[in-house]
Amino acid sequence: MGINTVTYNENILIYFEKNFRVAVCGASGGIGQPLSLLLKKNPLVSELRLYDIANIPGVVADLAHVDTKIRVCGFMGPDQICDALECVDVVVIPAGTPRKPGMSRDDLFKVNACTVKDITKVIAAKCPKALVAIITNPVNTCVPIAAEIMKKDGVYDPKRLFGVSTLDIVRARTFIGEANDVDPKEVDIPVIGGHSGITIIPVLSQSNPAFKGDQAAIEKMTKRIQEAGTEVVKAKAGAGSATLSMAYAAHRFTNSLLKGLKGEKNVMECSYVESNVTEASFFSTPLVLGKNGIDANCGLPKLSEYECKLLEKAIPEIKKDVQKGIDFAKK
Ligand SMILES: NC(=O)C1=CN([C@@H]2O[C@H](COP(=O)(O)OP(=O)(O)OC[C@H]3O[C@@H](n4cnc5c(N)ncnc54)[C@H](O)[C@@H]3O)[C@@H](O)[C@H]2O)C=CC1
Ligand SMILES: O=C([O-])CC(=O)C(=O)O
Repeated sequence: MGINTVTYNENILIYFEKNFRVAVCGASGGIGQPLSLLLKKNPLVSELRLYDIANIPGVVADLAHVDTKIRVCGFMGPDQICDALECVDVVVIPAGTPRKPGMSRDDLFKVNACTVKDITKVIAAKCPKALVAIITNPVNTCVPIAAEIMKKDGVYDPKRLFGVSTLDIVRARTFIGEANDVDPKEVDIPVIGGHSGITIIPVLSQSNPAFKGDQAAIEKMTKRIQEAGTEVVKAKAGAGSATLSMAYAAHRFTNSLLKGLKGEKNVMECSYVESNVTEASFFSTPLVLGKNGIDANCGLPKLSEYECKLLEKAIPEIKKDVQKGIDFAKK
């Protein structure tokens, strides 16, 4: 696990810094494949373990031809998941069913809750110290499920479990960049709360550079960011939800986890984690990432009056979503 190996070569002390083993659970899917491709190019990754219940040999044969020295190993089906997760440093989970038009993220609960529960049980047994990033929807509920499962097995560390809400940040940067005619890469904005509808709170008042727009423009932009997932679901017309932008966002988040593990300073991301910042016991705020996952929770950014109202509406929703996960895991 990211340990520095020290060897002696004549009189010269050479430090070999070992990089990290990353597992993708759901690697054959719409998100899993492009995410795995991005990870195959990431210099902080030494070994990529691809796990899915289907189609792994083809994905592995294909990806293994990409000319980087990262080792790619495939694992398929419940008989191989233990080997896939043995001693990995980071587990990214895009396993599960995506939405179709007309569905809410919560409608995925019935199918995806069991998937997250089953994978988490193996994480608890095989890599309890790994950083775990959950993409599977409904994120607001799946993360508390994973927490409860790990608690049951006595290995839960709230600093190491994350719900991936990075796509909300990526979208906010893009839409603000378009609206204000600036490069999205220059836009820094926190998006807090959860990852569904009104629980997504883009903190436009803290955008840097400042978001240029009156109250009507602020409300329109807020709604666009909150509904961006549904925009993609509708456009895909039954063929799933965001995959390419999500893979990009998941790679950004995973890369930040790896940079933190490597000891880089000032690595910051918003993520949906266990939290005492609000009344909701899971909540996304800006976090500092480090060698053990979360180094510090930066808490709520300064909020405008409008954003305070958004927060007031979001908290009961998130609490309900969290409770649903806890109840499911306790059954
Ligand atoms: N957090 C976020 O911002 C976002 C989350 N999502 C969510 O990500 C999930 C995956 O989406 P897509 O990749 O588009 O779906 P997909 O259907 O294309 O791929 C899902 C993959 O998971 C695999 N899978 C199913 N059950 C499994 C299990 N028990 N173990 C391992 N693999 C399993 C499937 O075989 C499939 O290859 C969905 O729940 C979707 O709602 C999607 C976009 C954004
Ligand atoms: O909308 C969905 O179902 C997928 C998702 O979470 C997103 O794109 O933000």
